[in-house]
Amino acid sequence: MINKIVSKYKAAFCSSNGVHIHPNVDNGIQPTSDNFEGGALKCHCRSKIVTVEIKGQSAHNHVCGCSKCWKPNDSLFSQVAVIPRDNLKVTNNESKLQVVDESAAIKRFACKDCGVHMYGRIDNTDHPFFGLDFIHTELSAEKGWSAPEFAAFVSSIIETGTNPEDMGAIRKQLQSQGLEPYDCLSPVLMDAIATHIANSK
Ligand SMILES: N[C@@H](CCC(=O)N[C@@H](CS)C(=O)NCC(=O)O)C(=O)O
Ligand SMILES: [Zn+2]
Ligand SMILES: [Zn+2]
Repeated sequence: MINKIVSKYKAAFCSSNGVHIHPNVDNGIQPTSDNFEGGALKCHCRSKIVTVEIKGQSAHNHVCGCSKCWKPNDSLFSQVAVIPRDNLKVTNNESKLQVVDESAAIKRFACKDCGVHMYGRIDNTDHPFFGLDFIHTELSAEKGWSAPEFAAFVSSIIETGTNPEDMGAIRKQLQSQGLEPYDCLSPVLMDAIATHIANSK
């Protein structure tokens, strides 16, 4: 835990071009391709690679600052999108997957060797996002996945070690990269959740 916090502080202070948001943001957000057909997500192992095939395009891609989503290297944010759960199939080495936290609403299936989260699934049929799986499209070599649209759970990066004094600069950096920062989800998704709750009453 201490090491994690120290590396987040370094991430915040060492880069002359600002902080490391996420490689797919820092290196320039790549555009979404029309008619994109999907691809294969691969874990970071050198052998016995876990492979997950996704049919079709992802949606609602965003960066997430929460402590539960998988973040590459010294990134402050995860990048996460959704797909219909029927469009996801584990095609190799499924036996290496284990659930990170059984009590979480989103069960995140991680490779037990490299730690990469391969997908997140919701079992509760009453959950507003039931039917959608959560994926990190950067795990695929294919280009053209839906681009990140906003930044979620931004204040949560403080919980894993970011200095609160850096938050103004980090929010500005996100905005300059076209990612509006929110401390929960975007208004569109918050409205979808509230609508689901209203309709189920
Ligand atoms: N501040 C908390 C926020 C956690 C959180 O609520 N994460 C959101 C965005 S991924 C969520 O929907 N979590 C549900 C879950 O993890 O099952 C943290 O950083 O751990
Ligand atoms: Zn692995
Ligand atoms: Zn998250």
